[in-house]
Amino acid sequence: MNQDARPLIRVVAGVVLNHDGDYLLSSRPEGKPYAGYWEFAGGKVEPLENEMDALKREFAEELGITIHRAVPWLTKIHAYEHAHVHLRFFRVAADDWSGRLQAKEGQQWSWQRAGDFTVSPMLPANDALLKALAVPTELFGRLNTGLRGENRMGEYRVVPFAQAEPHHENVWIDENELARRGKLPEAKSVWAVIDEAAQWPRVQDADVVLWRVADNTAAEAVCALLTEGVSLPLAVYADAALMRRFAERWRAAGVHALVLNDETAPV
Ligand SMILES: Nc1nc2c([nH]c(=O)n2[C@@H]2O[C@H](COP(=O)(O)OP(=O)(O)OP(=O)(O)O)[C@@H](O)[C@H]2O)c(=O)[nH]1
Repeated sequence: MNQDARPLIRVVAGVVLNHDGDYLLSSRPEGKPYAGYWEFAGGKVEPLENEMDALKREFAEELGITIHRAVPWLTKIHAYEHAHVHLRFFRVAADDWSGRLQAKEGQQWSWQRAGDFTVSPMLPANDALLKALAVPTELFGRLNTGLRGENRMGEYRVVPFAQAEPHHENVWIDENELARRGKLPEAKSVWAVIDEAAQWPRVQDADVVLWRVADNTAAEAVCALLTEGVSLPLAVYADAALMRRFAERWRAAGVHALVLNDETAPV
């Protein structure tokens, strides 16, 4: 529980991609708390400013580039010694920014491969985020036999925990089963599967939450949860018809991954 009584400072940061699928990180300039630590560029939202304008301003000021479009991603509250911050991260696709990168505040910047970051130290609040970036944004398959996707390190599979073998890194487990076990299974990453919003608070320790969406009502509930802001990556599992209807709205609201249930697809 968050017991810090200090007022929350609103911060925005951008997770910017290039056409190779790498992420832009920059170091904090001299004179700021945690100088030399690596972060996603961004900064405090000014009074009366909206988050998107703050993001655009910070990128222009710090790195000299123009952000044209950004979609919300994760939010996080973190209590530092120097401040109690509410962070909102946005994802910026390779085609959604332009300009030549310049270190305008004497900082360093680097393109990094998710899952294989070579710069350090990172800001302490960002650990879970960096892990989330290695989770692909598009997967397909069937829950019962396993899901497949790809990240910069190669193939990425998620298998049912009940069938997992030691070499399987990513497993999924139903929230009801998780409640019975009382603890997360041991795996590099654990996907908790839910069917409704009421289960969301119970899966906050998972690495990824996968919402099994069966109808329009559940699809709308996903939009509502994303609009509130989520602090861990939310993936949606749906068939082709629901994907066609809702994919754009889920993406715009900040879904991490779309997982196509291809059970009904022709073989
Ligand atoms: N920009 C950025 N800030 C982050 C990240 N993660 C994280 O915990 N923070 C925290 O969010 C706060 C951002 O404030 P800042 O000092 O960068 O803000 P700013 O550029 O507006 O600075 P200023 O006060 O000198 O104008 C800091 O407390 C920083 O530690 C991140 O990935 N990017």
